[in-house]
Amino acid sequence: MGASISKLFSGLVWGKKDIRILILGLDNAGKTTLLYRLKMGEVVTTIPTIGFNVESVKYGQLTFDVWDLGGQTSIRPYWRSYYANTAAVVFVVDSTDIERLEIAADELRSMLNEDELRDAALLVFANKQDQPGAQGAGDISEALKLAELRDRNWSIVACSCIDGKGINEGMDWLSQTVSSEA
Ligand SMILES: Nc1nc2c(ncn2[C@@H]2O[C@H](COP(=O)(O)OP(=O)(O)OP(=O)(O)O)[C@@H](O)[C@H]2O)c(=O)[nH]1
Ligand SMILES: [Mg+2]
Repeated sequence: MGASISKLFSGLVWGKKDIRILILGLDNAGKTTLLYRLKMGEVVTTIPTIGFNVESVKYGQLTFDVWDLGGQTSIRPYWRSYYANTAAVVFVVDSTDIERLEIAADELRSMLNEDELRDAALLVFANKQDQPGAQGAGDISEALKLAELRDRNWSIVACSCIDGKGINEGMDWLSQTVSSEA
């Protein structure tokens, strides 16, 4: 009773809490390009992220707190500091970087093993589809072994953060998934 009253009270005072989304993936995958396409609807020039960028992004009826973390090898160990209270992870893959798909798969697997992300939904963006030689969603899904995931709400969408194709399809899935879990 006490707990539910205080929850109601904080809901009235603070309004509904924004939904926390993490954008993860190897360096050069297109995470920062995705963040600013979502925020501003345009392609910005990026530099490799050392640390993070965070933006409040409105999508349909929802407001997301979107965290874009640097993906370089030396900074991946810091990802876990951001896992608490995350509703969904958007894992961005450079679909032309076939040599590093196995590394991406390993990083994805160890991230999903973390207890704090137990209930987080997973959207994989198979990015850079505008590039010749990009692998499709089926091949990326196989490389990441997504079919083996258990107890996870996941989806994979082929996209390009440059021409924008596929981004809304992925974000629509994400919005529906996190609202039905809230
Ligand atoms: N052709 C193409 N290039 C893209 C696409 N998305 C991102 N890029 C380019 O890929 C490069 C890296 O993009 P970033 O968004 O900085 O990559 P990141 O994942 O944030 O990299 P880190 O911050 O180092 O982890 C930039 O030159 C982008 O313009 C895409 O869909 N197609
Ligand atoms: Mg970046």
